[in-house]
Amino acid sequence: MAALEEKLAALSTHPPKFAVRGRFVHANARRAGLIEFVEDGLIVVEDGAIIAVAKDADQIKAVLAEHRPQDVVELAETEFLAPGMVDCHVHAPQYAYSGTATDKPLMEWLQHYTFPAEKRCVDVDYAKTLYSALVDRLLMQGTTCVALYATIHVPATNALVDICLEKGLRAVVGKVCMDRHGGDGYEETTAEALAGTRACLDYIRKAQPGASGLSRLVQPCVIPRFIPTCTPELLAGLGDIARESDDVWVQSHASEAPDQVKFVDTLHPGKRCTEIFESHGLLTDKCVMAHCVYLEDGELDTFARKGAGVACCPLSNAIFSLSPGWHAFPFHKAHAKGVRVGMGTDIAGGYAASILVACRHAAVASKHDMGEKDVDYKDAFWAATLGGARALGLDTVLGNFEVGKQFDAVRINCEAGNYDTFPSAIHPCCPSRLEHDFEKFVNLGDDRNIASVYVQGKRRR
Ligand SMILES: Nc1nc2[nH]cnc2c(=O)[nH]1
Ligand SMILES: [Zn+2]
Repeated sequence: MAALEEKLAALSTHPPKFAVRGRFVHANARRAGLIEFVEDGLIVVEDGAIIAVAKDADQIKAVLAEHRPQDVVELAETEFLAPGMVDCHVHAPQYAYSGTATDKPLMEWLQHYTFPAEKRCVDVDYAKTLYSALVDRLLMQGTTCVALYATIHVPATNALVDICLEKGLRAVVGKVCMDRHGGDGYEETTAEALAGTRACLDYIRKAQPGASGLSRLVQPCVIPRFIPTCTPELLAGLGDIARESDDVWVQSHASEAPDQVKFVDTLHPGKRCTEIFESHGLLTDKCVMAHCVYLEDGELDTFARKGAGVACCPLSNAIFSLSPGWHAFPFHKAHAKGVRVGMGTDIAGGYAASILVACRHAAVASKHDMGEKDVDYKDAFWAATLGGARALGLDTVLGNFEVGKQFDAVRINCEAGNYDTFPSAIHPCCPSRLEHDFEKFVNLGDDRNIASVYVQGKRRR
């Protein structure tokens, strides 16, 4: 721990009040998909929060005179700043096999690969090694906030919390609950699931003394894995826990794949995921449901009415859902109905740890779905930042560069990546060099382009 603190102290060379000057790009809150491009901007940060934003030379002069930051970081002409990215759906234990196991439909995949892999986290040392690598990888990719599933094991879930806190990754974390259809002995009793959930919630609260509510870096969460692995008693018990306190998030999966939708119908004839979650008090404004590809229109309306979020995971959907009747997540329809939509990698159903890859897959999937209007790189990046913050109910804290929000940001170097830039070759679609650089980064960028990563105003990479 001491060594880690020294390492982070060495990274965080800024005084408590500093500013970053240069180009920046972020989501505009006025409407989904609207991106603001600032050619010469200044963001002043004090104790981790944004206290002033200037968007042209005159404003910069005035803001510098008023706020007098102790340090001003000047970005190079080939760099820009963007908000940290939000990954709304990751299974931490599945990182071990991400990039493999892409050959089975969902329900078989869970039994064959997932449950045996998750079972290994009974060994907390194994889990620590794995989770530590995952958290490093996510930060390296520019992900600054993530909704994480652990496993059914309390000690390994608590270890994941510790690792997020130590490394400074903002997260919503919970113990996975499943009291039936686990397979390979990977399940628990209803009583164990409920007691274990309460133990993890308490652990998360106590691990952050002095922080409460939205000021916590790690938020506590209840996780009924999905309808097929949860008895009605477990769903009701988790709904009671979510209702007891307003600091509890909910994560689960809904209407993901044809085989899963069919299985839900055999367990709850005539009922759909949304109705089942809602009737057990689990569809709240602090809830994010992964996938939701096969939701009917009325279910999307219910999501909007309840303020529930969706984690759109297009890579995983392509792997599990491709079958007759396939369609992409109805991205624009969901937005038009007022549903909060963020992006998710769904490691390891989706094999890439980068939310930029999820953005690209959302765009491609929409082009393959004749019934869906195209999702472009701006729509996807909006969802990967402010959209994700909204889906997680954290948009008063993060998602774009507004005064009062936390400084969660990535510094992008346009010339360090796996592609070339040509200063004289502005693409005909892009009115400015900054838009050109931004589009290239979203479509071609990777961790090589991410020069530094800030969470709560501190450098984490
Ligand atoms: N993609 C995916 N879907 C699920 N549904 C229930 N569990 C899972 C999981 O681990 N991954
Ligand atoms: Zn999942």
